[in-house]
Amino acid sequence: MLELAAHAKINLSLDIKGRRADGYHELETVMQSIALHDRLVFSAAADGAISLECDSGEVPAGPENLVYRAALLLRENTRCRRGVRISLAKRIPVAAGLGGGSADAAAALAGLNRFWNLGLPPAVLCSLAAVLGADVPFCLRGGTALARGKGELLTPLPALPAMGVVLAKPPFGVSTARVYAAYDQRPAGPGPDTAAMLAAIEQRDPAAVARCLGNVLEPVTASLHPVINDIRRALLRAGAMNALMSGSGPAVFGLCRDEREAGRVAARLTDVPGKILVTRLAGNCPAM
Ligand SMILES: C[C@@](CO)(OP(=O)(O)O)[C@H](O)COP(=O)(O)OP(=O)(O)OC[C@H]1O[C@@H](n2ccc(N)nc2=O)[C@H](O)[C@@H]1O
Ligand SMILES: Nc1ncnc2c1ncn2[C@@H]1O[C@H](COP(=O)(O)OP(=O)(O)O)[C@@H](O)[C@H]1O
Repeated sequence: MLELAAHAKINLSLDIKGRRADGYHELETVMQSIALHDRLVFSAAADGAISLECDSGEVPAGPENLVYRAALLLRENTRCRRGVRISLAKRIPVAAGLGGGSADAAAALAGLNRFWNLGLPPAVLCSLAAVLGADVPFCLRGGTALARGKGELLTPLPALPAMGVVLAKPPFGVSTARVYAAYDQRPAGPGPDTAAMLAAIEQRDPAAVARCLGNVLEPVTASLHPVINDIRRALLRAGAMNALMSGSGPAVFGLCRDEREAGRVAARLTDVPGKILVTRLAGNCPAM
């Protein structure tokens, strides 16, 4: 039996530099793992079958689940014909901009590489990860990184102090593809200052990191769901150093000095609809 944690991510900054020939968007985004995680348990199957059980009704349980797709992709690309039983405990809100499916897919690749003794090197795992989704290569290693291209060209960055994070997830999800399509239909607003964010991270300066938060997709998703602006303002009123929508949303995060302060901020969010979670920034995933 093997058990792995699959960590969620937030985007500390997200800028779009252009549209690619393949229809995807050229990204420049600073991605950051957080302690909030799903849990995957791998155990032996009597036959060669791959099976998945999940405690959440919000994600597909069968072959469309990214965990299942990761297992199939590994078998297609190796001589392995072994089976596995995977149990997935979902804690990361779904379709929130927190990369939950990507985190699960990365954990499935890394976990099965060990469970099936495949011995695939990190570079091969990373190229398989990119097949499953633009965010999956980042999730293999986690920590703090600058992502370019579709999201798969990664530059590791120094680890930040474990700042506290308040997550506010409104009671609906959004489709990432729909948000990128809406972005294409409106004049782009000003992007974040990525260079200033990178300097703040190099200096390991929490106040400067908080000041430099920015996401060019935030006004796009907020135009579809204005409550996102209300939530960001509520986080600031409640005492967060700064607040921003993560990825394509709709989850909004507030950064705080530490996790205890994040707990105090969360307790003041009495009127915010949806789910409120308290967590902290996290480092690299040692299991991967
Ligand atoms: C916006 C971001 C920011 O980290 O995260 P989420 O909000 O999804 O968590 C990512 O770019 C999402 O990455 P991920 O969710 O893995 O994307 P994929 O499954 O590969 O693609 C979903 C859809 O998003 C669009 N897409 C994705 C990445 C990219 N660089 N350009 C795009 O245009 C495409 O329309 C694609 O069909
Ligand atoms: N293991 C999984 N966990 C979450 N979502 C999954 C999973 N497998 C497939 N999906 C699908 O991926 C979509 C995106 O979910 P998720 O990764 O949570 O959001 P986001 O892309 O906003 O970070 C959902 O619509 C969901 O049905």
